[in-house]
This record gives sequence, structure tokens and C-alpha cells, in this order.
Amino acid sequence: MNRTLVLVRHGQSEWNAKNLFTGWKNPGLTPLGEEEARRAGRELRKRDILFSAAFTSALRRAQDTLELVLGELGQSNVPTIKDRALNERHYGDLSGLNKDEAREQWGEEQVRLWRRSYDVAPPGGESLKDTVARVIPFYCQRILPPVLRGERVLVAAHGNSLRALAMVLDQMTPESIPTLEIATGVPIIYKLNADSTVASKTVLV
Ligand SMILES: O=C(O)[C@H](O)COP(=O)(O)O
Repeated sequence: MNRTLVLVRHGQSEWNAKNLFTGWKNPGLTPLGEEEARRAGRELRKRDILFSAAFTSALRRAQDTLELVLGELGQSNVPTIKDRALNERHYGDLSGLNKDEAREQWGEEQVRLWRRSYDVAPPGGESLKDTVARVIPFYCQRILPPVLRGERVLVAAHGNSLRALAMVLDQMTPESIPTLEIATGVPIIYKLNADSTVASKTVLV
């Protein structure tokens, strides 16, 4: 049975380009980000994957990426669910601040902990652990059932909501997750076993 789950992080956003903490803020894609999304679609087209469902967040950059990917695939009518459970980690008081300026103000290590640790939340925002607590129930209740029925499912989301999914799919731990980086616009194809463990993983770099 063809249990396929494809994850893609949105293309470069206007705030990625400006090096700003974004979280739940809602900038659009840059022209480069749009091209990254179209390229992701072209890479998937080579694999002939016919999707039956798609999921994205409540934020434009992920929604626009999904639309561009599906457009390249000629599959724009795939039923899509948009849910804020898949949103980027909420960056709280850091939202809108420049990441280099934050390092100057609070130091390299503190900013690294806010951005990459498992359980240190930025002030007023979510830790990755908090993000996992909303992403994984959504994954189990909404995304996984169609995949286990043999459907091919596409998810366009964010760096940290996808890192949250990697905790389960790739069996990452609080110790190993800090080193995982997810590139913009690079599809990751998982084939799942019937027990929802990963049979194979292909990154379309
Ligand atoms: O929300 C953001 O600023 C980025 O999309 C992801 O940020 P990070 O690289 O600090 O996790």
C-alpha cells in the first residue's frame, strides 16, 4: 500500500529575507520564495505523486507555497485543510525583531536556546515542546488517518512545526532535535508502514 506523506517548508518569506523573527506574523513570500515553491512542485512532478489531500497552516507563506506546489503539479483542486495547529512556533516578544540584533542584545547562547532548544520558550512565545503539543495531536487525528488508508498527503508548513513532526517521524529526541534544520522549499517524502513508523525517507534536495 502506498502510504505517502510529503512535507515541505514554505519558500523564503519577506521576513526570512530581512532576518526577522516571524512566528505567527503573516508576511508573504519573496519572489525567490515563490520560485522555491514552484521548484518543489517541479521536483514532485518528476515523482508522479497524485495527492488526495493537503494540509497547511493559517499563515500566508505556507498557504501560498502549497498553492504554487499544487499549481506546478496540475493538482490545484486537491482538497485542502488550513489549520493553525500547523502554524510556526509563536515567537512571542521576539516577533518582528532582527535575529542578529537579538544576539547582540541577549547573547548567542540565549538566542540559540530560544530558537533551537526543545523546552526553552522565548518570552511570551512557544518552546518547541509547546509546538509539539499542538502539532502532534493534529497529525494523529487529521493527517495520519488518510495516510494509513493508503492516500498520498501533502503538508506545507513551517520550520518549527515541521521540526515538531520530525520528533515523531524521525524519532528525534530533545537531545538530537536542536541540530535539525529544515530548508525552505525542499520536499521530504516519507513512506509509512502500517504501524505508522517510517519505511523510507527521501529529501528532494
Ligand atoms: O519564525 C521564524 O522566524 C522562522 O520562520 C523560523 O525561525 P527559526 O529559524 O528561528 O526557528
